[in-house]
Amino acid sequence: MCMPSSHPRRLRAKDTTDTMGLLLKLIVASLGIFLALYFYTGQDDFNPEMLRGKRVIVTGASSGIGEQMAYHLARMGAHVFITARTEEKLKKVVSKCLELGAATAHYIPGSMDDMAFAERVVKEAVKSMGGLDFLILNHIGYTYFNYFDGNVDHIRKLLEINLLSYVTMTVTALPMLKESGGSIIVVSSVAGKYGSPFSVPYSTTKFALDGFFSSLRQEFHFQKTNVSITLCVLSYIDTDSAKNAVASVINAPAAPKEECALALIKGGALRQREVYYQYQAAKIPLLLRDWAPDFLDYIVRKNYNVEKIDKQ
Ligand SMILES: NC(=O)C1=CN([C@@H]2O[C@H](COP(=O)(O)OP(=O)(O)OC[C@H]3O[C@@H](n4cnc5c(N)ncnc54)[C@H](OP(=O)(O)O)[C@@H]3O)[C@@H](O)[C@H]2O)C=CC1
Ligand SMILES: C[C@H](CCC(=O)O)[C@H]1CC[C@H]2[C@@H]3C(=O)C[C@@H]4C[C@H](O)CC[C@]4(C)[C@H]3CC[C@]12C
Repeated sequence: MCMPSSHPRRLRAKDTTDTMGLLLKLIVASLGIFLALYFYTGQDDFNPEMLRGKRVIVTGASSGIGEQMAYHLARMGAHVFITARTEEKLKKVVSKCLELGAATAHYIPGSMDDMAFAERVVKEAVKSMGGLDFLILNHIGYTYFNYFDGNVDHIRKLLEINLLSYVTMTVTALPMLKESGGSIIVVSSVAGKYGSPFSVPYSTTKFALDGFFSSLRQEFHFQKTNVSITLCVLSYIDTDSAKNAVASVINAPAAPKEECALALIKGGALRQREVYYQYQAAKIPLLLRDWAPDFLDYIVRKNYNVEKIDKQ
């Protein structure tokens, strides 16, 4: 005898209701997480007074984002100590800082491929400002924007400038930063969080920064070291060097360097572990990194006009 079919049908209807319920719960939970993240990251308790009288080193401050950070700090009444290689540019940045209201402003020219120089910058800054509250590590050495050319020496040299000088300055500055309960701001890139074509040597150095500073931060917790580390993850910013390097190849708008510089100072002053600027361009793609890496790679590749590179 055939069983009446109403029972399985009822079961199927129940299954559908359960699945719908689960889906609804998932949607509500995701919305909750999204809103929590949105409001949490939107918090802004920053007050420019936080920087008044603070003693700050900014590297790579003769141009671009570093220069803009120096100007913001000057307006906030900080002591500013800047460095880069080009003395003429540094002189101009220092006089503008004084005009804008810096408590004091000094520079020291030199190249960060020399670790003795990296050490000297910190020592001279501490001598001139009487201590240190913020160490802003921002400089980068010259690199090419093209397919990796196999040059190992270039990677070694770039690691010296973009990574080892950061480590050297951190080691030298740490006693003073411990004394002041200070902060380290490390300027990195989305290219230090996910694979980026045509920037292989550069991207290598930026991933390494994350490894060093994120691990050091963990040790600071164990050691109760009251020094914050803020890793800044930037998308494409409209500095002259970035535009000159990539404008014809990148299909994405560049964000303003002035606003970017302020976001980095705020994040450092608030002792945030990471700053993403611009948030949508730098943070949202990262949500895909661990769960849909091939999709992320595909989206990233879409930003590049690869024919322009091939024709060069
Ligand atoms: N612009 C962008 O799209 C993005 C930038 N970033 C990051 O932001 C930071 C600033 O970049 P941006 O402002 O664009 O770069 P810029 O090229 O404008 O500035 C780089 C600075 O580093 C200095 N510098 C270069 N070589 C050396 C060296 N050998 N020793 C010491 N200083 C050196 C330069 O001055 P001088 O030549 O006088 O030495 C300059 O002051 C970097 O860490 C970069 O990785 C991250 C993502 C995107
Ligand atoms: C256009 C890229 C963002 C699109 C993406 O989703 O991948 C930019 C992300 C990182 C940029 C590079 C960078 O980190 C800074 C370098 C700094 C130099 O001044 C020259 C340019 C950069 C290679 C820069 C180029 C644009 C990005 C790849």
